[in-house]
Amino acid sequence: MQNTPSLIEKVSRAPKAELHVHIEGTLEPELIFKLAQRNNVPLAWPTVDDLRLAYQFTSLQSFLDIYYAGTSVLQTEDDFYEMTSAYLDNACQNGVIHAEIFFDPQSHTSRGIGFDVFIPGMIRALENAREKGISTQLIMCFLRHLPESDALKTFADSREWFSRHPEWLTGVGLDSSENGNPPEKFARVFARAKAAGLRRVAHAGEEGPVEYIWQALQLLDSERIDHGVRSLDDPDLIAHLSDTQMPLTVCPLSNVKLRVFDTMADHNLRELLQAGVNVTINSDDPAYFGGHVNANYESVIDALQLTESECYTLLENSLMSAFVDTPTREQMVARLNDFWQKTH
Ligand SMILES: Nc1ncnc2[nH]cnc12
Ligand SMILES: [Zn+2]
Repeated sequence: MQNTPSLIEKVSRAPKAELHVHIEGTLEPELIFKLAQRNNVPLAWPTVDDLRLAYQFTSLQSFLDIYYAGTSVLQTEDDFYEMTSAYLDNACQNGVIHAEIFFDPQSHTSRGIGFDVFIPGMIRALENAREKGISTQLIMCFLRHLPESDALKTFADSREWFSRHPEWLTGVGLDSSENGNPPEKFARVFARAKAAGLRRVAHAGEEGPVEYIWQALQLLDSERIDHGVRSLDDPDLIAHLSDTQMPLTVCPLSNVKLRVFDTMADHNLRELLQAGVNVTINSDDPAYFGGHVNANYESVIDALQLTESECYTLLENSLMSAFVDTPTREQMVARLNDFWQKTH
């Protein structure tokens, strides 16, 4: 029987990568209210407590409706700086040494807030984090509930900005309402991103069917699958994921909060690990789902009684699945290994 508290403590201090976090999902209710006041943005909730009470989700869509309302308070470069800095402070405290951060440009451009506002605000915070020893990258996600034409225009607009700062944009992703918005809708924009040298990830198999995971792999050339917990519905897919060591960025607290699983004890993370799938642990939208990446590890360690070796695998997978060059990856894994050997 594991000594769970000491294993949780060890994992919480271990160096790790976070590969699936939406920066707009890190906006805590207090910061939402502060920015709403500063920018004169009306909110549907009278107090911070009322907003927090509204975080009772029944599905992905019920969450997204509130998430986009929260995003509406972000207006100035400083707002994006403050939000990103707050996430990075938390990431540091969670042992994160490398973060690949999603952002949703269309949720800002649709409100008249341009790349010249949100990118400099986020980059200023990322540059400060580098001094604290955490490396970061940005992944630009397309909102899949919007038409392909909107994604194509967003991609073209982003080229203008990122051709001047190519070092800051690592890849593109696909998020928002999954059911009814299959990956195939975005094959052309992902092909353009690939041609521009960008890496590719996509949310698939969070609520949606395994067919969407196949499409993300075959039509978007996705290099990681965000969530992907439905993959156990298809033995051929599981065999393929395991053979190719395709990373799944799993977000356990999100999955329970959005009712993908009834309780954490019902989560299929151990089955995925036992099938040889390259699973990583991430926070998704920490301000909405009850905690940052360590809270996610803690919750699954506790509910599934994960072993020390399973925990090491999850941590190593996170570092191995990062979009970094081989020497950097080897250095990060050596750091984890060193910590793991020395810590009891
Ligand atoms: N869990 C999630 N799934 C899809 N889109 C999202 N955007 C922010 N969080 C998301
Ligand atoms: Zn997500």
